[in-house]
Amino acid sequence: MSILLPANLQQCPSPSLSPSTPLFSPCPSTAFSFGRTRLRCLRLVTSCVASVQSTVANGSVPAPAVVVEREQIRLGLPSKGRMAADSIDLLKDCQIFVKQVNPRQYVAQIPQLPNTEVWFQRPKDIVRKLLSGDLDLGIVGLDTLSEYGQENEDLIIVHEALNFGDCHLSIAIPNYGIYENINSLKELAEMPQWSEERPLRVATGFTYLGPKFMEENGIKHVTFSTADGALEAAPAMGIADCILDLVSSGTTLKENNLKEIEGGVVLESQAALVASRRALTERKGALNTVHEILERLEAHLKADGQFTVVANMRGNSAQEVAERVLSQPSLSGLQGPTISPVYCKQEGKVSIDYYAIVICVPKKALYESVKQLRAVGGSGVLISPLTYIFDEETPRWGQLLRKLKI
Ligand SMILES: Nc1ncnc2c1ncn2[C@@H]1O[C@H](COP(=O)(O)OP(=O)(O)OP(=O)(O)O)[C@@H](O)[C@H]1O
Ligand SMILES: O=P(O)(O)OC[C@H]1O[C@H](OP(=O)(O)OP(=O)(O)O)[C@H](O)[C@@H]1O
Ligand SMILES: [Mg+2]
Repeated sequence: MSILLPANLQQCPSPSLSPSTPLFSPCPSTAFSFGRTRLRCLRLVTSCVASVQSTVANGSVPAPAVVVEREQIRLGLPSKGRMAADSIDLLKDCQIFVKQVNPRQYVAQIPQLPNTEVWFQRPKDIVRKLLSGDLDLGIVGLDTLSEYGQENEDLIIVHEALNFGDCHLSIAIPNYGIYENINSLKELAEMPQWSEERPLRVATGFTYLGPKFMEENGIKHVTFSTADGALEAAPAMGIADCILDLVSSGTTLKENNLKEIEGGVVLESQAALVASRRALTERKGALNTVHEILERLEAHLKADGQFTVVANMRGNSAQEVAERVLSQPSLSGLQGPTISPVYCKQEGKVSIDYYAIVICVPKKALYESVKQLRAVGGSGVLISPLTYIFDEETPRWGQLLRKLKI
C-alpha cells in the first residue's frame, strides 16, 4: 500500500490559533494523518476534486490467493469502544456465551460453537482482517464496513440490522455566521466562497467515504483533513468549514454549534454481521457456523420486537371468535391467531363459553392491540415477553446463499 497524496501538495505557513482567527482563513492549517506519518500544516491546493483512491489510513487489503488452512472458524468482535459490550450482550441473548477470562485477553471460546473462536479486534481491523483472511466472520458497524471494506466483493453482509450501534454518517456545518441560512448540501456547494484556490474544507475520519460522497454529488472544490476524534471542534478552531462524522443523539453537534443539512447524510449505520465470501465458500464448517449464528440472531431479534398476548373471549365457536379477532387490523399475529376452547365446569357440566386467543403483537402496537381486543370482547389480557421466534427458515439464509451463488 502506498500513501496517495496529490502531486501538488504545497506547504503553507503555520496557522494562527488566536481566538480571532477568521473562520475563512485564506491559508488554513490541516493535519493529514496517514498511519504513523503525520504531515502537519500541509494544504492541498489544486486537487479539489475528491479522490476515491485508497490510502494507508483506510486502504483495503486484497483477499489472499488461497484460504489458509486452520481448524477453527474465527469470529471478530470489537475489542473496545461502544460496540464491544453490546456485541457480547447480543450473542448472550442468543444463548451464545463468549468466555473471555479477562478483558485484556484477545481470544475467547464459545462453548456452544466448539469449532469457533472469538478474536477481539478494533472494528476497522475486523474489516481489514476479514479481507486478509485472518478472520472469517465479524460484527462491525456498517459505517466501518463501508469505509474500510471499500465495496470489496469478498465482504458479505449476513445480517445488516443487529439493532445496536445506530448512528448515521452526516455532513454538519456551523449554525452561525455565513452558514446561518444554509440548510442543504446544494446550498452549501453553491456558496460563492468555494473555488479551486479556496476549496470547502471538510474534517473527517472517513477519508474514503467522504471524497466518494462529494464526488458523487458533483462537489468539485473540496478538500479533506483528518483527525482521530473530537472533529466537531474543527470548524470553530478554523481548521475546517464543515465536518463529516457519525451522529447518533445529535448532542455533540448541538454542543458545538453545528447542524446537519438536507442531502448531507452519507449512510445510515448500525451493527452488522459480516463474513468473508472466501471463508464461507472455501473454509470447512464456516457455512454451518454462520447458519447457526444467523438462525439464533434472527430468532432473538425477531422476538425482541414482539409481545405474546393471551386473552379470553366469549363466543359460540372458534371460527366465530377468529372472525371477530381478524376484523381488527392489529390482531392478526405473525400467521394468524391461535384459538383454543376454554373448558369450564358449571353445576357438574363441562361447557365451552370462552376461547383463549394467543397472538404476537409488535411492541410498538401494544396498547392499540389491547384496545382492539377489548373492542371485540376480549377480557383478562395477559402480556408476556417473547424470547425467540424460529421461522421455518430465516429469509436472510436464502439471501446469503444467493449472494454466494450456491
Ligand atoms: N455516537 C454513536 N452512537 C452510536 N453508535 C456509534 C456512535 N459513534 C459510533 N458508533 C458506532 O460504533 C462504532 C464504534 O465506534 P467507537 O467510537 O466505539 O469506536 P471508534 O470511533 O472506531 O474508535 P475511537 O472512538 O476509540 O477512536 C462506529 O463505527 C459506529 O458504527
Ligand atoms: O450524536 P452523538 O450521540 O452526540 O454522538 C456523536 C459522537 O459520537 C462519536 O464520537 P465518540 O464518542 O466515539 O468520540 P470520538 O470522537 O473520540 O470517536 C462521533 O464521532 C461523534 O463525535
Ligand atoms: Mg468514536
